Formats: sequence, structure tokens, C-alpha cells
Amino acid sequence: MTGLRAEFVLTQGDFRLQVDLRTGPGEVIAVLGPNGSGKSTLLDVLAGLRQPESGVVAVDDKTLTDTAAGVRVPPHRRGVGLLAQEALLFPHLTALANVEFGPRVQGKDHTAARRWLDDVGAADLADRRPRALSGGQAQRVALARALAADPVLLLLDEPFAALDVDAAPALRGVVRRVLRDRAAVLVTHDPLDALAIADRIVVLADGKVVEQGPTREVLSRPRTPFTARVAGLDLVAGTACPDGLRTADGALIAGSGGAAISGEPAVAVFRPADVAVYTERIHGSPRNVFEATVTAMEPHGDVVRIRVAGGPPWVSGLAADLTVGAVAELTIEPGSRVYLAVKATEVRVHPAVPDSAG
Ligand SMILES: Nc1ncnc2c1ncn2[C@@H]1O[C@H](COP(=O)(O)OP(=O)(O)OP(=O)(O)O)[C@@H](O)[C@H]1O
Repeated sequence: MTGLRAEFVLTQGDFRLQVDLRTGPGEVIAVLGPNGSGKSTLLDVLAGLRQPESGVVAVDDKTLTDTAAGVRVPPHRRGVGLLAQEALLFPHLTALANVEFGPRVQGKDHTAARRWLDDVGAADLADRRPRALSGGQAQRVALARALAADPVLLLLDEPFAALDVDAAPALRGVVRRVLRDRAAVLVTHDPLDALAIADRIVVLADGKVVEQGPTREVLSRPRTPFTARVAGLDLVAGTACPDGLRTADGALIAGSGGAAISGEPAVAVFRPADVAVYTERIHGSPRNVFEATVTAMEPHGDVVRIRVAGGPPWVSGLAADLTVGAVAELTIEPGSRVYLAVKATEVRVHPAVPDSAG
């Protein structure tokens, strides 16, 4: 057992997808990236729906694509399962018959279908037809159907995106449980999905892998603006210097730790919760202070997240989390002039991805 290996190049129009990813046996990998970065195209290649110009796709000891050796296993022979945004169940079959369908047509044992339904918490739905299922229930049945085919690799394409906020967490829990020790690739926009389910994260930008590593590590030390945004962190790009980071316009962001090398491209990363907000300039403080204008205020859990714009371009998009009480006391609203302050000890300076897309 070697896990998933996907190393290929595919060009469509003026878009070029270049991927090199490997996972350990039974690992779940989450793929994140901005719109148009190549996530769906990657799934299509893994599923065998598109053929790369060059490269290899293999799961464990099974080669699915090898352009040099002329190997292209067709989609229905790959043993690759798919759970899409919509459940896409056969409308005229019961939930149980939907789950039995795959093994039946393959001439395999279909008597385990009830157990799969039970595994995803849908045993009591066995006799229902899809139109009598909620979105979350239909996704459970679709998951049972995908698992019943015993795939070597399961692809999940935004499986929670079409569910309401109550159904998504329950299904997320089910997916985490059934994917234990099963190779899977999860495309998602939600870092919570990645944290809850994935062992590793790959971030695509413009057809290239810009970040890759263990989930918590990637999300806590983002190297690109996109990853920082999905991880809910503030990020300023520049060049590492002995005291922290120097922006392109010469501002110093004092920071500590984070292993960036002086003179190399770097990013300063901090948490919105560590940013204090003032309406008057503060003097004599050892903290980093950025002058900014409030552009948006939105509830974020039990705090209010404010977004700001600069001044300098690197200030734009920074966020600070305030309690409702603090917002009321400061009397700020969109358009207000504020000063953001963050202590150097709260700022980590990490090596950046050169030419990172955001
Ligand atoms: N059949 C096609 N022919 C030519 N270009 C295509 C084709 N399909 C997709 N593209 C282009 O390839 C790029 C990657 O598309 P892809 O759908 O893989 O991105 P994505 O990351 O899944 O985006 P989203 O998050 O919006 O779903 C885009 O620039 C898209 O316009």
C-alpha cells in the first residue's frame, strides 16, 4: 500500500494544470484553491474523465494512468468513487436499491448494502425513494452507494456545499468516520471540512500546487494570501528582515519566530483576535500600528469581524475581531478611521511561496 500518487501535466486552452501530489496509504487529502485554480480538473483526471498530456496516476499498487506506458484505465474500471454536491440518486429506486445498484451490476455481493446504510446513519431510510429524502439524507445514501462499490479512491467534490447549516455538520461527522483508513480526495472551500476530515491539504492556485502538507501545519502557517484567508488569518507579504518583515513600500512589521530567512520572500501572519482597534493614534507603544478605514463589519461566531482598507495596499483586507461591547464602545462603523495594533510577539514571519497567487 503506497497511497495516492498523481504527477501530471494537462493543458486545456491557455490553462495548464501541473500537479505533483502524494499521500500515504488511507490518507484523506483536502484540495483548496480559488475559483478556476484547477480543482475540478484534478478530480476529472483522477476519475479518468480527462487524460493528461504526460504523467502518472496510481493508487496503492494500481496504475490508473501512465501516459509513457500507454495506460489509461477507463472511468468505470478504476475503482474510483465519487460523491458530488448533489446526491444524484436514481429517482425510481429506493435508498436501499440505490446502494445495491453498483455491486449488483458488477456481479458482486450486494447484501452488504444495509450495513453501508447503517454505517452512514441511514438504515431507517432504506425503503424511501429519493424524493422523500432531505438533502442531508440523500447525501448519506449517496455516500453509502459510493462506499458499497468498495472504491480504492473516493473523490468528494464539495459534498457539503448544497446542504443547509444544520445538515452539514452531521454529514461531516459521518464522512470523517467512514473515511478513516480510506484514500480520499476532498475538494472544498471550507477550511472546517479540511480540519475535520483531511490528514493533508493541497492548495492549488492557477493550476499549480502552492502549498502542501499536514492540515494543521498548512492552515496555521499559511504561505499564500488565499490560504491565510481560508484559515481566517491576517497576512502581509514582503521580505524577511532581522526584526520581522519589510513590505514593498518599506514599512516594518515587527515579528518573531517562524523560520523565514532574512532577505528572502516572506509573509507576516497574525490572528484577527490579536489585533486591537483604536480610534485615536496610540503613541509610545512597542506594537505594530496600521492606520486604516473600516470597510465591513460582520458577525463571526460571538465576535464582530471588521475588515479594513489602507493606505498602503497591504493593509487592505486585514481583519480584526472585536467583541460586540468593544464595537459599541468605540462607536465604529464602515467608513470610520481606525488604528490597528498588534504586538510583535503575536506576529509570525514565515517563508513565502514565490509569486504566490491569491
Ligand atoms: N473543457 C475546458 N476547456 C478549456 N478550459 C477549461 C475547460 N474546463 C475548465 N477550463 C478552465 O480550466 C481552469 C480550471 O478549471 P476548474 O474547473 O478545474 O477550476 P476549479 O478550481 O474547479 O474552479 P471552481 O472552484 O470555480 O469550481 C479554468 O480556467 C477553466 O476556465
